[in-house]
Amino acid sequence: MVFAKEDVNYSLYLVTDSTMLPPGTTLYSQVEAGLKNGVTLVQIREKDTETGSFIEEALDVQKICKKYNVPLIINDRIDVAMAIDADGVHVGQQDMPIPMVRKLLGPSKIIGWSVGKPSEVETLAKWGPDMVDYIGVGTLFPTLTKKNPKKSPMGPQGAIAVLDALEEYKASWCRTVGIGGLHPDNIQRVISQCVATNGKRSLDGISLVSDIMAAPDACAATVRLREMIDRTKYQFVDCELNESFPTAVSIKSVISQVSSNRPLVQHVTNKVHQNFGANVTLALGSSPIMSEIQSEVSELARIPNASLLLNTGSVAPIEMLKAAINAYNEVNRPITFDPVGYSATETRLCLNNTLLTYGQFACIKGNSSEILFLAKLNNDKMKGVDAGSGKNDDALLARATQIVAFKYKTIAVCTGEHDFIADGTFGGECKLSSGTAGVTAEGLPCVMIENGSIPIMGDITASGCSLGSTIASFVGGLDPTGNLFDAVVGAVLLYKTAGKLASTRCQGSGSFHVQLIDALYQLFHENKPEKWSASLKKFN
Ligand SMILES: Cc1ncc(COP(=O)(O)OP(=O)(O)O)c(N)n1
Ligand SMILES: Cc1nc(C(=O)O)sc1CCOP(=O)(O)O
Ligand SMILES: [Mg+2]
Repeated sequence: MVFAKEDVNYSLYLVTDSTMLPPGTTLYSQVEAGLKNGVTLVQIREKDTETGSFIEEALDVQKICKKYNVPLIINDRIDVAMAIDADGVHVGQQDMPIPMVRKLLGPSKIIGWSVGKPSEVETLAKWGPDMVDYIGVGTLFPTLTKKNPKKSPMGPQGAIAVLDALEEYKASWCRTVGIGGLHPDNIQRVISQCVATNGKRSLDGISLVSDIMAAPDACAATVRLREMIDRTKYQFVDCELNESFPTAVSIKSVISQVSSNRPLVQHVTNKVHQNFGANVTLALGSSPIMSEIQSEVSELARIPNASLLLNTGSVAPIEMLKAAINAYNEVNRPITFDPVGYSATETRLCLNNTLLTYGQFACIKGNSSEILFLAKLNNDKMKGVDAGSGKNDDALLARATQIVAFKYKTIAVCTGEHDFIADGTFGGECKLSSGTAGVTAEGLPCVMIENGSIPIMGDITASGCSLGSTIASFVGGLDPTGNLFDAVVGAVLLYKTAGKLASTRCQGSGSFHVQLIDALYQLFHENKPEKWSASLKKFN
């Protein structure tokens, strides 16, 4: 049987590996369990098997695939693919060159190629539509399955660069599957985040080995994977993802929710911020806990209305930070990420980029330099941890905020003379192939908050970090029907209004600290957003 290439379903692509079979299972039982429960494409990849045995295994797997009308791809071995008339092959950068593979297999067979960077996309585009039919985009996350990997994990941002290259070089025919370390805890995030910048395509499928091949119950594993892939809504926080612009009424509702839910706000933050952040959190009717204890983070994440503030100003152990992200993502509790001094040093840049790839954030907050750098709109080295050469160009800053929101499918906050907040969550919608249906960063809801300058804000420690505490309190205190965008916008509006109020009441930077906490407390408990001095303007 010859499969029409346009009919190939890449959505759940199983790659075999007999070296990881659990007791009581076989290559065939795992493949059949996968096919019975939603695997749509199979590749036999048995790196340690001699040719004769490999051909026997391939023929047996082929029989099973035919039963389910699913194509069979052969890893590396073009000769074996020809010998058994398989439906195609998958080759990597170190295997037989694609033009030779195509010459041997003919035009109707499926050819897959491993791609790890945009330059390889340029090459396939030059070959044209008759050569590569799909690409394996990876290695997305760390994996033990592929021995001596030549590529370091690229994360969703690396996959976006490959998708962008497919769009740039107009390789519209070429399909894509993500591969490398894919499991139920990251599949939805991958589908949601791996979208071309022009919004026109996302990955066409998820390809994996160990989640099925090493599963004692491969049926259950496949059912779970299938469900994750087919779910078109990625609810990464247990509150509503946004459909509307914030108003005084909706922000009033947020404060009522925070007030009654009294969220626990776990701060993983720098030492300078800890005391003041705790007092800000208390002023907002929330409960702070300053904990960097890896062994308790899962317990804390499960406390009702828990919220995590990750402020990388002081570099806590990376394993603790990863454990915290995992723990809160696992229970859909919000994480507010403040990549303080994002690129001030190589250490911080590496740490922050690792964390950005590692999990999903409800909100990413930064000063203008951090946001411009995250958006790749300003590569200047930052000056220390304060806003460096960030530009006071509102349009540029709004655009950068939208770009960060789009790249990470999050609520992005850019603080400065004016604050910008953009919603890149798309209401949690995430689909294979279609991306964001062409909606780009520029189309994202974005607001600007103005309240005049408050110079004294820069004369105290942790004023920026404590906006993070405020945001974490607000997003943590939402009801499940609450609105994430409302919460973040409300937090910034409250914080800016309190800053202005405190600046009129203080005698200097010392009393400003105290007055800021008083103002936050007073405004929060009054809950009259319609009277706040900070104004909100739609930026698009
Ligand atoms: C779907 C898919 N993507 C990538 C690979 C890796 O292929 P390759 O780079 O040739 O490495 P080996 O699999 O040969 O070790 C793949 N096999 N399938
Ligand atoms: C076969 C393969 N190719 C990769 C690439 O990056 O090209 S990663 C990989 C192994 C993926 O196994 P698992 O799903 O168990 O992580
Ligand atoms: Mg290979």
